Amino acid sequence: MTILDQILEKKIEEVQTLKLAGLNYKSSLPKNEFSLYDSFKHSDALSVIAEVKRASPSKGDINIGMEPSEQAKTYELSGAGAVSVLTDQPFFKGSMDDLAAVRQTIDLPILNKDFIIDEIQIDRAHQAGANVILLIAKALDRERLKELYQYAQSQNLEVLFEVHNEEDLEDAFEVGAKIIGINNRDLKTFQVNLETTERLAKQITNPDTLIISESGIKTREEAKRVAKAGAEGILVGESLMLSGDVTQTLSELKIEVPSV
Ligand SMILES: O=P(O)(O)OC[C@@H](O)[C@@H](O)c1c[nH]c2ccccc12
Repeated sequence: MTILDQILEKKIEEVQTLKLAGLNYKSSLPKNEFSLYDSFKHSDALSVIAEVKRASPSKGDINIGMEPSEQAKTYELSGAGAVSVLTDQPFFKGSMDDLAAVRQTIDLPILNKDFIIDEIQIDRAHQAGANVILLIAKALDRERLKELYQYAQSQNLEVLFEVHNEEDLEDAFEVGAKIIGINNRDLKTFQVNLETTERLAKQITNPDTLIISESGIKTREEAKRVAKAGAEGILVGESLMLSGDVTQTLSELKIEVPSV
């Protein structure tokens, strides 16, 4: 059983519990006025989605004691275009409280990074103040991906549709995804390879699609490499969570996008 299978098995339990308990997140801030798509499409530098990530199954504890709202504020002040909050508890040690706290602190689009398999998680993301949700092609079949994509849209949430290979990309096209995240990390083996972005970005020919390169990006050279491949945004967790100087690290990653 792969780690993704294990995570999804736990998610099914979590969703059952959630349905029994009901939702109780109330964000006091206005939502839905932040569009990650619009802000990234209008930027002429490579935009960064900076991630609040305490731990991961591949790395163990990364920065377990940080204060999510402080971390997110630093991201905002350092020029991040959006903030991602990992809310999975069993494998990433995050929570929806982390996301709700971040919502109170920043005025940027917030991505709820979780393994979404059911509408109730989308409602929860909405209530907690997220603007964008993640849908992972590998996690569900095409029909279900389509349903959840449409449900998120009906709730005025944007969707980052995550792909890792050609088959996933077909799903993205079928679903009509406007924002495609190319994950350089294989969720089954944890191997990271930036060539994934180079290979898949080439196959996305619609200029309206926003391409985000995800995972394993640590240096300016790497950011340049994925930008050259066609990414207009990058999703960065670990290197920012471990950085002693977030402002410096972010400014190194925000490079001019080469004109194509
Ligand atoms: O910490 P990194 O290597 O910079 O990666 C960030 C982000 O891409 C990664 O956390 C991620 C991408 N897709 C996911 C799906 C689930 C959980 C986590 C992820």
